[in-house]
Formats: sequence, structure tokens, C-alpha cells
Amino acid sequence: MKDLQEILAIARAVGWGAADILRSYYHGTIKDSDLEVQYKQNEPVTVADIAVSQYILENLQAALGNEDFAYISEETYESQSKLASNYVWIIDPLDGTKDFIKKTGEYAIHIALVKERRPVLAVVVVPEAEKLYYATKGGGTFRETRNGSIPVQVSSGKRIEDLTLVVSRSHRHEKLNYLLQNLPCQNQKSVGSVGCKIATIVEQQADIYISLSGKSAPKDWDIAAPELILTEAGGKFTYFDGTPLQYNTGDINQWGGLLASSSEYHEILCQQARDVLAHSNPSS
Ligand SMILES: Nc1ncnc2c1ncn2[C@@H]1O[C@H](COP(=O)(O)O)[C@@H](OP(=O)(O)O)[C@H]1O
Ligand SMILES: [Mg+2]
Repeated sequence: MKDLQEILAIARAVGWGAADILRSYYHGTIKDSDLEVQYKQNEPVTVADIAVSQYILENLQAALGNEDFAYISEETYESQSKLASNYVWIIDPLDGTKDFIKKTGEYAIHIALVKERRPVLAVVVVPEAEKLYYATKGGGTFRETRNGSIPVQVSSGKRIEDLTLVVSRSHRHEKLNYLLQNLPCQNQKSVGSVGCKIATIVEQQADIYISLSGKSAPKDWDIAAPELILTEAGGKFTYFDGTPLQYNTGDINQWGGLLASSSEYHEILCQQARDVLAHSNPSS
């Protein structure tokens, strides 16, 4: 098997190629740029999601094969069973499809390599910012642009009341709203896509992201790559009880509460989230 740095170079090249395809649909420069929006379990899917999924899978498989790796992409995922392979690629070809359709510019590509339930390599591309973030376990996080790569690190040194939360535009429900209203940090910024939310934290324009499942939950492909980008930049990303996230467990959903932060107040915020939920009206 190739070493992690060689695999990373392949994943970065595939990430930039995928960004070109998404931008051609987004800006209508591709022939037949009609998005043909359809709905799958209440979530929109467009021809851009499908074209990019195919591009990423074909290119990773051509370079890396199927012997050492299994592949999960949002658009091709079917089975509920855990994949037996030691190394699993977990791919979201277009995270933030709703924002892509609404043209907010806040959409991303997520490519993660998971080893035994934990991410070891991640690429998150934000095509409209022309930025690609990459990380390997223990190797730090880097932001790559046309001008090259530089390491990125999350900020610290603020008071807890001054922290800013990045929140979803589309996935809101009563219990999440109640939780957000009862935390000490009341500055909020709406950003589409989990990858873009984590990029906002890594770029030091926000400090916290909270996901709380309702009737539905985010999936492994929404979280795995952004998690490693944040944690390798010095942040933390855990369940509300402080335990690490797990991927390829047999249930693709990330149920419950997830908290991502620029680290300093992570444990306090997890405790507060647990306390607020313990006091919330159970019927809400
Ligand atoms: N509670 C939830 N239930 C289902 N999916 C969720 C979710 N919260 C976030 N997601 C997924 O996370 C991505 C970003 O959502 P948001 O912009 O609202 O934060 C979306 O992925 P896709 O666009 O790949 O479907 C969305 O489907
Ligand atoms: Mg997604």
C-alpha cells in the first residue's frame, strides 16, 4: 500500500478536480448545467452531486484500487452493514446541496480516509473560496490555494460569552433552538455545509459548531473529513459526553449531540449542552 503522504497527494488532486466540476455546474459554464433537482429522504440531490461522486470514486479507485480500500459515497451508499475493510474512504461529493441550489456559495467537498472507525486523512474543499484544507492524523492541518500551502491553527484567548456559533440554515428543530438559546455564547452566524462551518472555525471567524439530531441525523460523510481538519488544527470535535466520534460502525447516522470547538472551552460547553438538554421539556 502507498504511504499516507502519497495517498494525500492523490486525494488533494482529486479534490481540486472535483471542485472544477462543481464550479462548472454552479456557474453554469458546463453544457447542460440544469441541476435537475430530485429528493432522496427529503434531501435534495442534483446531477452535480452524481457527476462529482462518480468522478471522485473513479479517480480514487484508479489510483488506489479496491484491494486495500473500501469506498462509501453519499450518492452510492446503500447497505447498512459495516464494511470489513481496514481502510474506508468516506466521501460527500457535495455537502450543502441546499446552499448550492440557493447559490449562497457555501458548499464543500469532503473526502476522508477512515482506519478502524477513526479518520486518518481528510480533504475538505470550498470551491467558491478556491481553498482546499487537508490533514493527516498527527501531521497538522493545511490550507492550500493557488499560492501554495500553509499550516492553519484555531484561535483562542476569548471570553466564553464572546465566542461565535456557526449554525445550520436548513437543519433546525425546536430542541436544537432551545439548546442554542440557552448557551452562554449568543453570537451566531448561519453557514451552509458542515465543511464550510468547520472552515469558518479554522479561519478563526467562528468558534463552535453544534449538531443535534432530530428526526434525522447527519451522516458519516458529513462529519468525518471536517472532524480531522478541525482537530488537526488544534480544535476538538466530540459527542456531548466528550467521547470521540466513530465512523463505519454499521449505522451511517451520527445520532445525538456533536460539539466542535476551537478547544479552549470544549469540556465546559459539552457539560452545558448536557445540562441544558437535561432541563429541556422532554416533549419538545
Ligand atoms: N439533522 C440532520 N439531519 C440530516 N442531515 C443533516 C442534519 N444536519 C446536517 N445534515 C447534513 O449536513 C450537511 C450540511 O447541512 P447544513 O448546511 O444544514 O448544516 C447536509 O449534507 P448534504 O448537503 O450533503 O445533504 C445535511 O444533509
Ligand atoms: Mg453532506
